[in-house]
Amino acid sequence: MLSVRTLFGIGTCPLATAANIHKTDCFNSRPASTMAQTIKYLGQEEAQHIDEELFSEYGFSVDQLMELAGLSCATAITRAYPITSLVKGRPSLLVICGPGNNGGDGLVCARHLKLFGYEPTILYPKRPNKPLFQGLTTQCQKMEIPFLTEMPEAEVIEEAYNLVIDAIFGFSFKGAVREPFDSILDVLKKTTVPIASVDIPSGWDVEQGSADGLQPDMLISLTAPKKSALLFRGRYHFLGGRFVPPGLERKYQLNLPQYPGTDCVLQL
Ligand SMILES: NC(=O)C1=CN([C@@H]2O[C@H](COP(=O)(O)OP(=O)(O)OC[C@H]3O[C@@H](n4cnc5c(N)ncnc54)[C@H](OP(=O)(O)O)[C@@H]3O)[C@@H](O)[C@H]2O)[C@@H](O)CC1
Ligand SMILES: [K+]
Repeated sequence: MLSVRTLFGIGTCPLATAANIHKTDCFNSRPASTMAQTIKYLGQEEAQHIDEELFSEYGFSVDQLMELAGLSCATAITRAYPITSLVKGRPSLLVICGPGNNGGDGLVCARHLKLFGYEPTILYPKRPNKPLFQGLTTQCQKMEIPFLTEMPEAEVIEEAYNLVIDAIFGFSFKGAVREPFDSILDVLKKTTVPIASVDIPSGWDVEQGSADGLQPDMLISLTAPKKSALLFRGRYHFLGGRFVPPGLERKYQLNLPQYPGTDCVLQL
């Protein structure tokens, strides 16, 4: 039998209205509001505690979770922006990576997107001097993903890319944005190319958001959405990072929705 999902692509679901947490979820044929009300939206400290516990109590390594997080992001992007839907002649994407683990997720995401048939280009202006990030950078170079040396102008981005992936800051972002990311975010605010933000729209306060900040078209929340995700007004909100052990989910009362089958992402 044809499902609603087969009949209607993500962007054309007749049941979907304004993109907010009250919209109807086309995939699970139940109101997303039922689901979204039960999911916990995390504060900044809580997100950091969960992160620490995953490593200290639950025995995960950073690169393990980063790989799953980045794969979730790449998978969610293929759902929202399939190659056949892209308007430019080539499936070009710009992935902007920041100095922390959010940037690492971006590098992993770029590598998987290349394997999925997209043509990512990376901007990685502030690279930590750590083996993890050096390894991820080498992997992307060996995947023949080009790296830019500077941020293009807004008009160049509009001409060259179908989508910008914002992997600049995640849940450890605080305070006023420092250079070079301040100028980069200014350019992103000017461009009309859709933006997909990894975990948090960069520059947003993790809990309060930002009224005059980026307005991404897509948000991929990792592990669980952060409080600022309640202010997200783009078209696609996905959950990824399907790695939370039951004890941790119970302790923080995350009330995560069931991922369908073997999927690593879920549209909220
Ligand atoms: N458990 C999970 O869910 C998993 C989470 N994962 C991912 O990790 C992300 C969190 O990563 P994170 O903790 O490394 O921090 P993140 O937000 O990337 O940035 C920190 C960097 O930004 C900088 N910086 C901060 N404020 C700034 C400012 N105002 N202006 C300029 N710079 C500023 C700060 O610089 P510093 O303060 O050190 O100078 C530091 O270098 C999370 O969101 C998710 O994407 C997955 O990988 C795995 C599983
Ligand atoms: K981000």
